[in-house]
Amino acid sequence: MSSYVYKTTRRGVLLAKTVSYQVRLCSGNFRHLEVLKDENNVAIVTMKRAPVNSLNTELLTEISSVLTDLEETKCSGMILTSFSDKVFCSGLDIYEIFKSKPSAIGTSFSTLLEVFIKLYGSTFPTVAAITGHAPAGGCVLGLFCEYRIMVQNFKIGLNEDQLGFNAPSPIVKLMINTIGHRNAELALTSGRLFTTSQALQVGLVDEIAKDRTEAFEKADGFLRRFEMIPPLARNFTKQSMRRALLQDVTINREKYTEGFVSMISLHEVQQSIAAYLDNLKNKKRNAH
Ligand SMILES: CCCCC/C=C\C/C=C\C/C=C/C(=O)SCCNC(=O)CCNC(=O)[C@H](O)C(C)(C)COP(=O)(O)OP(=O)(O)OC[C@H]1O[C@@H](n2cnc3c(N)ncnc32)[C@H](O)[C@@H]1OP(=O)(O)O
Repeated sequence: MSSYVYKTTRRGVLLAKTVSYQVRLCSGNFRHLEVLKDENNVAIVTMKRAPVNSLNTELLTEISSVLTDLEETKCSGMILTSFSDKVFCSGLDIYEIFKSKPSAIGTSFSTLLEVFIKLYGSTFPTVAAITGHAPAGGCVLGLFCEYRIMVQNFKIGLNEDQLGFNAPSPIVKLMINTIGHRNAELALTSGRLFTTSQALQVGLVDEIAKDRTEAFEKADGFLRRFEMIPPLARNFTKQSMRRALLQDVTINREKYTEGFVSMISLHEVQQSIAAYLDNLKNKKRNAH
């Protein structure tokens, strides 16, 4: 695993192997995250739950806790990324929703909603530097951010239907808001995963990068667009655009969680997940 760390400077982002002037966020001791801040108070949050950053409750809780920190310390922007040059995030940890107790499935999903509320509703600008595949919950994490830059030749999308269950309605709305009704319906009903260039074409991502370094340069470029915009005005506009969905999820969090748990606990859905996992294992076996 690479031990690269990232330095952001006023002029751009540099990939470096040194931590000389970086400030590590001290308020949290994280197992699955690295959080660095530069002198401009921009945070780089790197998910590092090997091998594929699957979102278990622990990782989700850490993301949620970092977001609280970033609000409290009035961070001026955030780049969300992955330690891996192959996978940004593989979605919810399938093993937490397969053959698990309803309470465990509920906790995992409810924590994802908490992350949604904090990340989608953050007062600071957010950008995802998607350095690898981003299926299902991985795509969802990217969608919670304001802007997505994706490294070429990977796949992204909401493939939940392939696992035998549907994406919950707030996520359908988010997808519609991002790529339009027609594209969203076609993509969601077939559980489509887009290549990076297809994702750019439909607007699921905003820019393509040739590699991680370029993804960071572009992420930094996005954040610098706001240097001359009064943060208060920017945030009012952001909140007004996002209010309806935020209120819906905040008010109905329990209802959405119960719906997700009931759906995932269905025998047919558990069977589909089992078949999907077999498929994933066979794909790996055949690749060797
Ligand atoms: C607005 C409010 C919104 C509220 C709701 C929001 C969202 C909810 C919406 C839906 C719920 C979300 C559901 C999900 O996310 S379910 C997860 C779906 N994920 C996938 O389908 C991805 C499956 N994985 C892959 O396709 C591939 O693994 C990969 C990510 C492309 C990587 O491929 P690669 O070849 O690099 O690795 P391997 O396939 O060999 O995998 C390595 C290792 O990791 C295990 N693994 C992979 N993915 C997961 C996962 N999601 N959870 C747990 N474990 C995973 C895999 O089994 C291998 O393990 P092994 O032990 O065999 O080494």
